[in-house]
Amino acid sequence: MDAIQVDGLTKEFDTVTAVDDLSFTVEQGEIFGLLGPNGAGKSTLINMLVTLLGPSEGAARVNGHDITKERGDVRDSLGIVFQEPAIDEELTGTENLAFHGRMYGKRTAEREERIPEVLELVDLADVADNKVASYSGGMQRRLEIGRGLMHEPEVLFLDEPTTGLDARTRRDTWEYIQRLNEESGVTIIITTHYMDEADFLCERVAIMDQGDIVAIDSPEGLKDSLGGDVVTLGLNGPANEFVDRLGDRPWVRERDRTDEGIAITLEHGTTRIVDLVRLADETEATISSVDLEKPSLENVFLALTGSTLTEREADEPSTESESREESSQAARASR
Ligand SMILES: Nc1ncnc2c1ncn2[C@@H]1O[C@H](COP(=O)(O)OP(=O)(O)OP(=O)(O)O)[C@@H](O)[C@H]1O
Repeated sequence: MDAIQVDGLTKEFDTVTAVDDLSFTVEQGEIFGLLGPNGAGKSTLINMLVTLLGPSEGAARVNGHDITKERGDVRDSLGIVFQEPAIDEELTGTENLAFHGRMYGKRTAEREERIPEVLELVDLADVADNKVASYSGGMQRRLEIGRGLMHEPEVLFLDEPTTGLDARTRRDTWEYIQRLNEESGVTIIITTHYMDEADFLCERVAIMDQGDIVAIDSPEGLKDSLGGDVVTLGLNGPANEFVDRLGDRPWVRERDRTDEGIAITLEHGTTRIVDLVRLADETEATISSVDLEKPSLENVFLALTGSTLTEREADEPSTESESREESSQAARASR
């Protein structure tokens, strides 16, 4: 049985189709990523799967339970870690987990058995009796994850798990999430707008844009689908002729104008740089910088949607913050 089965799931708000007829599955034990800019529809999709929002159309099952007809079973079988902190800094790690265990109706004996297991899982056994206020950002995030694991869910949803953490702690958190997945076998669904996070952590990634899944595959598969390296040229001054004539070159697969110049997808990038410089010379374009990279998920996003993820986020209207506030309220109400 798949951990998640989504079939034609749709959510319409007044004027926006936030999630548009999505169908996909997530296998048990997988780390699965939903990658997309703010406003792509990730939170709306997750909120439907965890039964905080009802779909407008379509159906989905989580651990075999229908999200509209068996909401209680769905909720019992999943854990959720939201972006907003849900732990109390004035309590110790143990006390926080005990509080959450009580909320989930666990009896004292069950709690006493489960808390040390969870603390071990999230690597906080040594500091179990210290106040959370004394924990580092990474430790607090691990305790949040532990909280989501208290009732032994089969699926764990992590919403933007490393937002606000420094680079080192983010990396440690990724490694920790992978270890948790290997050791406990829990299926993990992550939402993220960080390309590097999806690339490092996820076995499969669904790239979301404007309510749609535009591609779904392993990070390697997504990058391979571009079939080439990317040379990014900084261009000073007019370069229309350069860009036009690039289109005639058989080895150029894609050209995408960026704010500073152009990103060119091509085979064997290293050997083509000389050709590019020569063409710039002929067309009197001025190259100010040259960068060669193997495809990243950012390039995949650009090729699929015509803009970078950062540009998409800049375009997102301000209703986003309202929707986040609404989702947070729903989340708080459900705790
Ligand atoms: N309650 C709501 N009412 C009206 N529109 C909404 C509501 N919630 C979300 N939307 C809209 O639906 C679209 C998808 O929003 P959603 O929050 O699901 O995106 P997201 O990818 O999760 O972004 P983020 O990463 O910031 O949470 C956006 O255009 C948003 O403005």
